[in-house]
Amino acid sequence: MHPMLERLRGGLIVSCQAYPGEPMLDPRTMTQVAQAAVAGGAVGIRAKGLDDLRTMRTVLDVPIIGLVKVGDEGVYITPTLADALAVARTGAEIVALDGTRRPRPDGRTLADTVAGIRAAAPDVLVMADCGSVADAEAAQEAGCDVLGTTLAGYSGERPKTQGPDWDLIDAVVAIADRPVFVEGRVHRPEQAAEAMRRGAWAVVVGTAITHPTTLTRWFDDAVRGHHG
Ligand SMILES: CC(=O)N[C@H](C=O)[C@@H](O)[C@H](O)[C@H](O)COP(=O)(O)O
Repeated sequence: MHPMLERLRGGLIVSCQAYPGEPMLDPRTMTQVAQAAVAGGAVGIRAKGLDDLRTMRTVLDVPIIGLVKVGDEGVYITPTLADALAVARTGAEIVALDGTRRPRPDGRTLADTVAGIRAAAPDVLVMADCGSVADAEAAQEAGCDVLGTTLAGYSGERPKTQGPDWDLIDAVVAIADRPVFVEGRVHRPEQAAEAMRRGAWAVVVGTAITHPTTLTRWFDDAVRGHHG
């Protein structure tokens, strides 16, 4: 197994992302959030945007899973080979990209994209953000190093479950012959523990650690007696 993946094994990866128009969308802010997560035990950081990734690289020693988002529908997570190579150039150890079977904006298949990354950035690993077990099978076939459950509930193939999509997680773990990162709506520590029991290599948590506006809404809804 790749030594960097060994470093991540059994650990928590924290996704530190702010979205367009949000006050925390600032490389220095997101880097501080990432540093705070590492201080709490995060073995890796997942982050978005070339500026954030470059700034984080200057101060973080833990592996970084990098991505860019282009738009917010269809294939938007590191959609093209050019995007993947730009992420790789920031020094991220892992490039996360859309791992669905949907057509990609540059017309390349996932396998072509992986081959292009291998050719230009041979040291970088590839995480496929999948939305179904068929995606995970195809991503494995395409040579991706890590299978993520990131897009379960967002690509149209699976319902958006309230918490993690346990049925999908079990199915992906069952077919995988490589690390599975459980990501997506892991909102509580018990769910992260459950993901590990079900065979995750690592668990990625974003919103529940690093998105204060959503966290505030959860509490605000509770205080006001809404069901949100
Ligand atoms: C679907 C999509 O675009 N997911 C993104 C992928 O990078 C992020 O917006 C999520 O915050 C991340 O996956 C972590 O998940 P959660 O925030 O649920 O813990």
